[in-house]
This record gives sequence, structure tokens and C-alpha cells, in this order.
Amino acid sequence: MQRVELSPQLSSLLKAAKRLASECEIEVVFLLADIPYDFLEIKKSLGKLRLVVSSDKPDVQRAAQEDGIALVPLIHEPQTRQVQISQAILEAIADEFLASGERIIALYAGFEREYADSLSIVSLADHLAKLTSRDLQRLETKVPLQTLRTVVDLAVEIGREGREGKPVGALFVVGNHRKVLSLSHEQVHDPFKGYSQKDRVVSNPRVKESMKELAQIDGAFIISSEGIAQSAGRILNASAEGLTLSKGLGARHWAAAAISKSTGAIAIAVSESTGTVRIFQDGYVVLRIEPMSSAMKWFDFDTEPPQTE
Ligand SMILES: Nc1ncnc2c1ncn2[C@@H]1O[C@H](COP(=O)(O)OP(=O)(O)OP(=O)(O)O)[C@@H](O)[C@H]1O
Repeated sequence: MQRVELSPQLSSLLKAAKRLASECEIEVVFLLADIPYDFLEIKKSLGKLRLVVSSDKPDVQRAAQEDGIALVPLIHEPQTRQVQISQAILEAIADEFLASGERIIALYAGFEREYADSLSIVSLADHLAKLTSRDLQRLETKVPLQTLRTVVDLAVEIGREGREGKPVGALFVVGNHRKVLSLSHEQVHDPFKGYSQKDRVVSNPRVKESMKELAQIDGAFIISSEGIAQSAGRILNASAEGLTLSKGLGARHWAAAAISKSTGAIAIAVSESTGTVRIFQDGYVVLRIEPMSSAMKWFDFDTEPPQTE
């Protein structure tokens, strides 16, 4: 297919990217392309650096594929460059073209319409952490962002740290707590019973520490929108009928999906086996945070729900 020749400006930017990469010990150039360049030529000019190309243009995607370059196809949406780059980075991490702890050089058209004119150094770990809170904001309609962040932070800590050297799983249901309580039952005597409201504020470091300890008991934590722990060790009874979830996720994750669907609450599950934190809304995984990084995907692969006895 026809390719657009490298302009003197792009050649200079590639040289600058190479120098920058060597000075900052970076190994990847991430090119957000709007034009079907000769990508092999670009790769050659970058020497040992890895090249990842991302584009929402079908002809650019075809060109990159023909040249055997790592490609992250984007869906065309009227987005700002920043949002496009963020989406492309997330996809690239999910496809394992980039590692979530890495720093990259992004090359893109920041000011011009389609000709690359900008270089940025992006630290993926910092960038992903910011994305996580932005993504949480989308769920804020149901539960205040502050409460969500507190519980998600706690969940991530439990997934990373475990307890006394052992991995620990957990399940939190946040918001609409009266309905959630009515769709659950006590498994063990409620450890929060009798405590005043101020001793059940999840953002309080002492309460957080006891919740890490309590995560070891079976069942779910139930938390109000205001961030007050209402109960722990609850078994959730909401029905999983009609829901689909990723293969390999067990009872805890089905219970999280089901309660989020039935009550409109946000459910946050920490997997005991992997430490991964998944956030459920309306029966779907809407955010996934890996224990050591913060990589995430929006939806898992679909499978059938388990048979109920
Ligand atoms: N309906 C439920 N309500 C509350 N907690 C539940 C429910 N079902 C399971 N759990 C909790 O999940 C724990 C683990 O169950 P299971 O191993 O089947 O889940 P999983 O989804 O595979 O999660 P993990 O990755 O942590 O193993 C149980 O010991 C229990 O504490």
C-alpha cells in the first residue's frame, strides 16, 4: 500500500526520541499515528528501541500490520489527544506490548491535526494511578468518590499485603446498605455490633487495620455510602441469574456481581489467589487493578453463570 514519506520534522523528532531514550534509559517509543508511514523505516531509525504504533485509522492500522509492528488499534471517538494516548497505553498494557512499571516516550500530533509534533516521557505507573481515580469518578453517581477511594485503597492493600505472610481475599459492598443487608445474612456474629458510628468510619486508620484483620473471616463487609462499616461476615444471597463472568472466578466474584446488579451498590472483590481487585457495577467488572502494578481492563471474557443447586 501507498506510504507517506517521513518528513524532515518527523525524522528530527525520531532522532530526538532516540537521544532522549538513551539519556533517560527508556526502551520504547509509542507512536500515535494518523498517517500510514513507512513504519519499517521508522523502526530502523530508532535502532534498538521498541516501537509500538497506535491508531484509530484503518489504513494506518493496515500499514503497521503489513510492516509487522506491534499495533494497538483504537476505536474512533471524538477524544482529546491526552485521552487517546491514555486509552492506547491501557490497551497496550493489556496486550502486553508495554509493562505497567515502565517509562515510555510518546510521539504524537499534539498541536497539528495529523503530523507528529510532540514528544512526551510518560511514567506508566503514575499515569495509571491517576487514571484509576478518574475511572472511579465515573462510578460516583452511586457512591461518593471519597468513600470509593477509601475502600478501593483498602482492598488494594489487602490484595498486596495479605495477612501474616498469607494471601487474604475480601469482599466489600458499598452503598445502598439497607437493601444490601436485606439481601444477605449473618455468617458469624457481627464484629461491628455495638460500636459507635465514629468507631466504624472506614477512613480511620485504626478501623482500617481492624478491617484488614477481619478480612480473614468468611463473608462480605457492608459499607454505607458515607463510608461507615455497617456489618462484616455477611453472606450475600442475591441471584446471579442472567449474569456472565470471566472463567476461573469463583463464588466470591459471582456474589459481588450479583449484589451489584440487584442493589445498585458497588462491590469490590479482592481475590485470595491472585490479589487482584475487581470493581463491580450493575453485574459487570468495570475496573480491574492488578496487585503489583495498577493495570486494568474494562470487561472480562464472558462465560455462563454457575449452575445453582
Ligand atoms: N455469597 C457470598 N457472600 C459473601 N462471601 C462469599 C460468598 N461466596 C463466597 N464468599 C467468600 O469467598 C470466599 C472464597 O470463595 P471462592 O474461592 O469460591 O471465591 P473466588 O471467587 O474463587 O475468590 P478467590 O479468588 O478469592 O478464591 C469464601 O470463603 C467466602 O468467604
